Amino acid sequence: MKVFKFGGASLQNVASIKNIARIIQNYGPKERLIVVLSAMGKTTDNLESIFNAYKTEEDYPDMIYHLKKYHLSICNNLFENRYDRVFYRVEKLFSDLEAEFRKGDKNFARLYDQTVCYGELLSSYIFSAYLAQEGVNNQWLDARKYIQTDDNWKEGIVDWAWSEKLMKSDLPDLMKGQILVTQGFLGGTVSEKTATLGREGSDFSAAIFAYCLDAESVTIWKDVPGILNADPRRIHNTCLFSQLPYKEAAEMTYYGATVIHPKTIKPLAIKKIPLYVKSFIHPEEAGTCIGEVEEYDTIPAIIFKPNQSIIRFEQKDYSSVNQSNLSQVFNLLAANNVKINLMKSSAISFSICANTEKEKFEIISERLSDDFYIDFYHGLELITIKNYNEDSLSKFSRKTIYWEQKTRNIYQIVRES
Ligand SMILES: Nc1ncnc2c1ncn2[C@@H]1O[C@H](COP(=O)(O)OP(=O)(O)O)[C@@H](O)[C@H]1O
Ligand SMILES: N[C@@H](CC(=O)OP(=O)(O)O)C(=O)O
Repeated sequence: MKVFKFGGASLQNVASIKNIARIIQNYGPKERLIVVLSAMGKTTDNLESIFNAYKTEEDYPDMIYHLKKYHLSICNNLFENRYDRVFYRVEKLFSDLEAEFRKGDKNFARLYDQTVCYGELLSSYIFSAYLAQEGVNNQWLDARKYIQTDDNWKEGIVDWAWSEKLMKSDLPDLMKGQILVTQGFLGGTVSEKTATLGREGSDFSAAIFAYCLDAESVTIWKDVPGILNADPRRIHNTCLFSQLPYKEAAEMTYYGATVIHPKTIKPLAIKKIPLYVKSFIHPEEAGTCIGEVEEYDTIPAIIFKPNQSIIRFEQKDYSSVNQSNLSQVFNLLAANNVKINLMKSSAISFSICANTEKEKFEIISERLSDDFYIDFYHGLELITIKNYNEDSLSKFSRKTIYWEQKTRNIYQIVRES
């Protein structure tokens, strides 16, 4: 079986939805295919704003009304039959969303997952109904019944063994003679609550389905020709990698290449499942194949990671950096789930570069203030150049550089953004 994944950009309007239906008809098999969908356009951002408005007691019902209007206007243009069941389903999903807010769960992280999930529920219902109208045999599938997670709300941890068992027992039969249309980004807990997998987590969902069902391949359809040596929004004249080994792709996503969610590569690499990254604008082009590849272009790859901070810890009593004071710092960083991207130590100080999370930094700073002087530098970006050369290094020297480090293949700077 195969897995296709389409993200928000490929579902943002009527033309793009019709385009991906054509891609499925022209490039997908008629059965044994799982189509994993994200929410339409910026729906998840909008749902997050609605959630925040609810928390701060602003006019969130009006925001829900606008999101409903957007979805209904897409349906009006997609469906010939004004009485199609899909209109009822969309209305029902929005009333369920409103009901979740009215229930008013005081656990905000859990409520976030029960509400922000509606983007994918809506997009998958609408798309499944549209495919049916176009004569494509398909079945809507609730991903929450198959991707089982714990209740680590907003970033559910997948129970791989259980998910695999559930999928293998039901889905091979269900995929016979039809394709399955399901949601990215969503999992379910034993208590039948929704758990989301972390923002931009739909690529990861595609990898979970592929891993559990021993897929032949996964294809992620994007608005770019494949994996480029830099984000084309940041750098002109980028080059396409026609193929990349899993390790290179995993490193690029780790350093911040947002084209693929960082958790996507590992499950596929374990099962040696190839990952194709292709353009939904030019589906006929080959794109990038990530897999067990020996040869690939070692051109410099430039990766930007915004929203970075440097935190410098200096021991107040001049004692040198050692395993015991480092473990004190690391334990606190781990307890607060701070994501470290770089670290270095000198005689009496230790520094990290991490994603900016000011509230967490305040807690850490307060807890360590007896033993350490702590300095913060915010408003920075991390730039990583893999396989750098002199020409690529010269591009980034104009702004103030706070941190610079070089290994044989990797050059990294942290600078003002
Ligand atoms: N190395 C890279 N190669 C290609 N695209 C990249 C790269 N790094 C960042 N991007 C960005 O990733 C975007 C596609 O990812 P994303 O918008 O998250 O897709 P989707 O919403 O479909 O999952 C591209 O439009 C591009 O700007
Ligand atoms: N809709 C979710 C999950 C996702 O992966 O979306 P996309 O594939 O559009 O990045 C989000 O925006 O976080």
